Amino acid sequence: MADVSLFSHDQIVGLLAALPDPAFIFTRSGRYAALFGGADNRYYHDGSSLVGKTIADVLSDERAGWFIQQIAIALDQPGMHVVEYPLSGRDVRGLDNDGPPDVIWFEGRVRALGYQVQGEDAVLWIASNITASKRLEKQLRMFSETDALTGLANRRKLMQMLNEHYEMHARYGTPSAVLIFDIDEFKGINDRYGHLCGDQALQTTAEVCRAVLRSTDFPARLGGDEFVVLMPHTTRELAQPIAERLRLRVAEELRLLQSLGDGATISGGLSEMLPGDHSFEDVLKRADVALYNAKRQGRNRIACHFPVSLDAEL
Ligand SMILES: Nc1nc2c(ncn2[C@@H]2O[C@H](COP(=O)(O)OP(=O)(O)OP(=O)(O)O)[C@@H](O)[C@H]2O)c(=O)[nH]1
Repeated sequence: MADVSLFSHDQIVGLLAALPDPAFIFTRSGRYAALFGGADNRYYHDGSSLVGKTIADVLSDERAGWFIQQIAIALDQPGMHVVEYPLSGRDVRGLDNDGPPDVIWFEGRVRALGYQVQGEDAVLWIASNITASKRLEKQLRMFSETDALTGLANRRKLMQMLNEHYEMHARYGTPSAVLIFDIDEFKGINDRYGHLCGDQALQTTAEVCRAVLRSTDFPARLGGDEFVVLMPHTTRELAQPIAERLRLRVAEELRLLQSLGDGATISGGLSEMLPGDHSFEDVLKRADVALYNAKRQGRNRIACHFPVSLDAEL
């Protein structure tokens, strides 16, 4: 604890004003009773014009309601209440145009004061700009979920998505189709034309997925030359023509690649989530069996694996 007797009243006022992060005093009803600090205008707008107003005066009803709720939580619990929230200068009525132009992510550290201010319970709310770490967090998440070569989702993200859609299927019976496909004789392509041409074939395949599939479909690179397309809300009847169109378009684009000689084709295995499946792995296994059958039947085709009682391998 600082020995405040070393400083004059004016010096303490000056020190509080120089604090880089803004420290608001909010009353329970949402009044901006006071503001200390917030001197770093690289990160903050000057909020001094807010003092005397209420949160409801400056924010939308929904936002204001959220702030009042957080103040109540902090007042009703001991210690620090920590929250994260986005806010832009435009969200707050009455701020000038200085300060950062974009949305700012804040970490709010909120604590009950233990005494009343202007006749009400009050909290200290320190708002720290965490936009840079939020941005980094988003970037890291993106890297951890993306396949570097093709830009498609990677295996980790695919498994997460398959699991989410399996849960939807198990709970609500929502249909989801799953296609596994790979490039035929890809090892030969690498051997004949080189690894870089192989990479180019994988990238082209990914581009076709992005171009041909609906935005709600979810293509991913499983690894090597294997791709998976999750088609949510898609029955097998709808999935078959989509898979077929993808097969034709990939072959067409790979033929157009000068570097691959006569081009290359793909083989795929298609299945769908079914009642009785215990996890998303069941549908992946069926699609994989179908892919194996497509290879056995001569490649450059899509095979389907649905249960025997329906219309097994087509
Ligand atoms: N260029 C390139 N090749 C890769 C990459 N990852 C895996 N591979 C190669 O992909 C090939 C996959 O071949 P296989 O799975 O054996 O099958 P295939 O030759 O496609 O034969 P079929 O699937 O039976 O038609 C292997 O030779 C791997 O070395 C990659 O990122 N880039």
